[in-house]
Amino acid sequence: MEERGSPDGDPELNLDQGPEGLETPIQVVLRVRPMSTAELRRGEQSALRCSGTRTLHVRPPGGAQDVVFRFSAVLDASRTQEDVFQACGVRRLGELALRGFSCTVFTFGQTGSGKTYTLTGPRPQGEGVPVPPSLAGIMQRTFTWLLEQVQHLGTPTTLHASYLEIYNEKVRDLLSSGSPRPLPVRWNKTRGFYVEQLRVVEFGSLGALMELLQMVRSGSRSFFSLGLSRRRSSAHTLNQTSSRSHALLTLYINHHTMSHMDPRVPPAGGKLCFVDLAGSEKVAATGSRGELMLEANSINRSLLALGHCISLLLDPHRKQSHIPFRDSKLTKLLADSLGGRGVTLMVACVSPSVQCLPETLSTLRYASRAQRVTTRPQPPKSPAIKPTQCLETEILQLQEENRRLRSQLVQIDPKGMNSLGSGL
Ligand SMILES: Nc1ncnc2c1ncn2[C@@H]1O[C@H](COP(=O)(O)OP(=O)(O)OP(=O)(O)O)[C@@H](O)[C@H]1O
Repeated sequence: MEERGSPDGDPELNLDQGPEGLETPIQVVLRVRPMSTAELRRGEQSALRCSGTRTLHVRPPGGAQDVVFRFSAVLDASRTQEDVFQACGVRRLGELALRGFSCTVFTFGQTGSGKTYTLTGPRPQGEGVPVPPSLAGIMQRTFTWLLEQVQHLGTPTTLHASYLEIYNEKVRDLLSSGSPRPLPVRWNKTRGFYVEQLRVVEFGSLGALMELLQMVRSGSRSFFSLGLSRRRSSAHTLNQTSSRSHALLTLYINHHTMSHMDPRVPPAGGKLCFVDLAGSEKVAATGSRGELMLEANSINRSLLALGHCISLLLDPHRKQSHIPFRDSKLTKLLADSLGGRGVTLMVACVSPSVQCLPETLSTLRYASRAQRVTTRPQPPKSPAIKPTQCLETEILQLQEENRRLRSQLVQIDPKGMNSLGSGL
């Protein structure tokens, strides 16, 4: 039986064509992780076989005919993190973000299928234990690549970042100075859906971002390692460190051209958003109870809402306004990536084990549908930004400056800080 996959053609062409204004399908890359130690110990067999660079054969138990899926790229368990980075064409997304497009990379799959590993690499084995650079995920590799590009651009460029999670249908700022509190998701005509009061960290220089990357890699408590460690995770039967939230890390790229004279108005620029979705899970299989079960239900509900939007987006007569993006925070924040003006890459992750076959088939069908969804990528038309957004950005920049100055003050005179009060 042949399942519908991506149309035949040269995958390089698909990943590298320019997208302006054209109907551009969501690119889907499939990654099969190696068998885990537990799966091997239980003697589980593989149900998957990759053939060529784009085809996956699924062998149902009982000798039934293979089910075949095709994607932009299919990566078997032997492929390294660098192979995955190359095959995903993320550099292309980075180039588009540098040109002002809004780009999204999201990982999708069952719990324990390797989404976080693919995006951010394995978790450090302990406090201060560095993760080898060869295991760095797509996110760190993109940062490094982006920094190199920015260095060679003729135009002064600034980079900002925000990092949030959606936990039990609440948006929490993972970079906030105090303990994260729920933030509202708003909508307006200019920005579409956005999170109000989300902290945006500015990287004043290339060196600062580089330093930050080094800190992330070495496991020091930089903003991002703080963000990573704050993200909700728990142990269940299928994953010892299961993410219990959807996490969205967004890089904002701004070029300062001569024509952009008003320093109060941030120049319009591109975005590159990395989304690590929490895994779908069968509560019976993960043995989740109590809080874990509530989390699982919330994760499954939002993934269902995402799947529903994807199905409706496949209708050629659809109207954007009729897609129920408002059904969940996740679909609100992914609305532009799925049906709007963004350029989107989905990395679907699966376990090879025959025991996971029902979930794997569901991921593969979900991913097959997703690659038939198209967007119409458009770079921002004008740098015009509403005054409220200017003020919001300025407040965030001042908060960031205040925080930096305070931490410098603490280093110079730890006691003197008491006289300053709690401030921001
Ligand atoms: N390609 C891979 N090579 C080696 N180990 C891997 C690979 N992919 C995943 N793993 C390991 O499998 C386990 C589960 O991976 P990970 O936590 O990334 O799954 P996940 O899909 O993010 O799960 P959840 O949705 O529960 O958060 C981890 O121990 C991870 O290190």
